[in-house]
Amino acid sequence: MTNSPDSAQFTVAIDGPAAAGKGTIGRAVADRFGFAHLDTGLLYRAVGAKVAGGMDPAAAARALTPEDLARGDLRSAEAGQAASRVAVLPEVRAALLDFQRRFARRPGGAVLDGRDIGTVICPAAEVKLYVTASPKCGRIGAGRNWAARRRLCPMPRCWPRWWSGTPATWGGRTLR
Ligand SMILES: Nc1ncnc2c1ncn2[C@@H]1O[C@H](COP(=O)(O)OP(=O)(O)O)[C@@H](O)[C@H]1O
Ligand SMILES: Nc1ccn([C@@H]2O[C@H](COP(=O)(O)OP(=O)(O)O)[C@@H](O)[C@H]2O)c(=O)n1
Repeated sequence: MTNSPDSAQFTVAIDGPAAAGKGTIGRAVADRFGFAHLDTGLLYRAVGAKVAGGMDPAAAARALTPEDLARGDLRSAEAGQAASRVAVLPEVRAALLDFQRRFARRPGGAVLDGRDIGTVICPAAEVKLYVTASPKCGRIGAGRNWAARRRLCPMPRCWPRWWSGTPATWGGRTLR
């Protein structure tokens, strides 16, 4: 590691539950400081998509490239389900651990958001953030996916809003 601003290694680890705002904060921090940003959920989504296309999970994880993360279909509910299926496989997690650690130590600084980032992936990160949303804030996640909504907000009085498809609001403002 050198002191040159161009080659400095600086890792920001952001953890928290689904739809808590990790990616939003991660992108903002990366933009502000000129760091690279990695939404680690995309790695699992990309592997899941390749496995859905017939690849072996471990091979797909080992062969993952940054270009794979640019696929247009990774934000779909199907890709999310495929991601959850491959995320339980130890060999997939091991391969993606390497990918994430290489990304974290790239010159110029890096922000990673997801699960286990500050504990397992980047225990030596210079900055660690844990992001949560209060039950009231849980409404901001509405519109993303049903499971995330339920995990975010345990308040039964919010559920009819989600199930009825009522747009999420925050401070009187419609968010979606
Ligand atoms: N501070 C905030 N106030 C209002 N809405 C927010 C805030 N942070 C995030 N959101 C919204 O909440 C949703 C989930 O945010 P996202 O950053 O994708 O979460 P995560 O990366 O934790 O899954 C998005 O629709 C985003 O626009
Ligand atoms: N660091 C990570 C990120 C995602 N994942 C898995 O990948 C899935 C998709 O992650 P995501 O962040 O895109 O989606 P959400 O579940 O947060 O909405 C998660 O549901 C987890 O199963 C993981 O195991 N570890």
